[in-house]
Amino acid sequence: MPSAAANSAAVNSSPTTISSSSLPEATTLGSVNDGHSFVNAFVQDNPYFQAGFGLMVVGVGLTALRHGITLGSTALRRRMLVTLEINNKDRSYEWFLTWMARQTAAQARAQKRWAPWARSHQLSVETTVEQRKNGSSSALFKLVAGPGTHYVQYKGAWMQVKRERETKSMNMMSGTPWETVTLMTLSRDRNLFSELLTEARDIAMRGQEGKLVIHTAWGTEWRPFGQPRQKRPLQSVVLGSGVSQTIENDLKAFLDRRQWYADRGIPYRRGYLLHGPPGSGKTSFIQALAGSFSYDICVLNLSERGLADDKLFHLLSNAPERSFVLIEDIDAAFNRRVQTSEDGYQSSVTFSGFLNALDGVASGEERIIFMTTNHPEKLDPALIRPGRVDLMQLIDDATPEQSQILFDRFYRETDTPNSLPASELQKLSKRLGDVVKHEAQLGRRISMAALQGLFIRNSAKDAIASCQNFFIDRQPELKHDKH
Ligand SMILES: Nc1ncnc2c1ncn2[C@@H]1O[C@H](COP(=O)(O)OP(=O)(O)OP(=O)(O)O)[C@@H](O)[C@H]1O
Repeated sequence: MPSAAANSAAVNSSPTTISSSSLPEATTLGSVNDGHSFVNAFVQDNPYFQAGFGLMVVGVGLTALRHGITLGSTALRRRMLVTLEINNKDRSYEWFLTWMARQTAAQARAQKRWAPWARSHQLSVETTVEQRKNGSSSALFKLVAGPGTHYVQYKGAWMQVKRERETKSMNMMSGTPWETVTLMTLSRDRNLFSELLTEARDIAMRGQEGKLVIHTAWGTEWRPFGQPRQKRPLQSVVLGSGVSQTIENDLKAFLDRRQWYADRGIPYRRGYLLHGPPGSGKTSFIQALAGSFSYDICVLNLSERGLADDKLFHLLSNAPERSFVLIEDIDAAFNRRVQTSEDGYQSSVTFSGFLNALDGVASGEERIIFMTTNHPEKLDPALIRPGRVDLMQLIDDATPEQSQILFDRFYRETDTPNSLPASELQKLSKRLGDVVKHEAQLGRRISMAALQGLFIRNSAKDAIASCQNFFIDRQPELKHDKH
């Protein structure tokens, strides 16, 4: 900002500019023979100028003070405070938000101990919706610290937590805005950051330990859906004789041969197609198998709106480590080579795009894909050729043996107060086996899901007495051999 002195200096230094022609009145008045005395008179005698000059001095002073304070506080902050920035591109972002959600809950419980200014009222809800095959859906909510400033106390140290959301740009793949969380605390507590992050990661991992994590597609990213689930024991899914073992052995052999594949330059992937009537245990088995191998499951819904060939390719090439990709009802997706959902929406995933995504880029990355269908006969041969589907396995309706094993699981192996004597239960179990065998000869079959429903609702006696009502006419499906 130019000072008054400078102004006057500019005027003084060029007295010749105040010529008699430009200031005829001044010359005529004869009061100013040179510019110097004119300016002096103007500055000293003009009250408006003096007031303006005073204001300018105050303004300059305040600006300098403000700069000084800013510089001082920045220097002080640099010396005394330490910040940590976590971006939502990083995995620890989710861990941190979950950790914060716990802190917020703990804070609500111990509100009396908290300084009122530290109470956080800025929560935001994160909802995940699971769309099931039968059209139903379920939603899960998680309350997390919303955008804004929050304060938390960790191991005795106060921290400021600022969650900021980018408004001008977003992750084009997932359609979510970029976000950052900035933690600030005193320099002397800087080590607490790594402790906090370790704790946040451990909490996230502990929640998943011994559990099955289901991921769903979110744009082109995979995100865990809901809470990790209790693993289902593999034996609880009762399949036909040797079926479970066949798939398990195949998977084990594949996992043991990574180097074998690498040495021969073969893409390290395996595709499984489980086919059979509804309710025979295809999905349950895949989930139990994933649990027993400590793998996650990535559920891919090809009818999802917004899913196009490029996104599908990206998703299949970037599934989380140690996970099965599960694509259910594959026949519904491409039975006419065009994918149409129930409400008539035509997906932009093309059949050739899907095949392309299945083949993926030839890389050493492990990829295990499970597909299920009730109608293998409708599938295009291109889809089930070796390399895309390496093992096709029929998972069928209940055989006499399967139905008896399931019966025993429900009634004989559980010691319920009103349970019948063992000999009685054994007779009922045998009767069930006979009924299943007899009905099969008449072309009538019962699904394992129907048997499970029957056993859940009834006593052993009632279940056997009424089971005949649940058989339906169904031709057995042809068995498919391993490719
Ligand atoms: N073989 C089985 N052993 C034990 N339970 C079974 C079996 N088959 C089905 N069930 C039970 O029936 C229900 C439905 O099973 P699941 O969804 O796995 O069948 P599915 O074959 O995948 O059916 P769909 O072809 O309709 O997808 C589950 O609750 C499961 O516990």
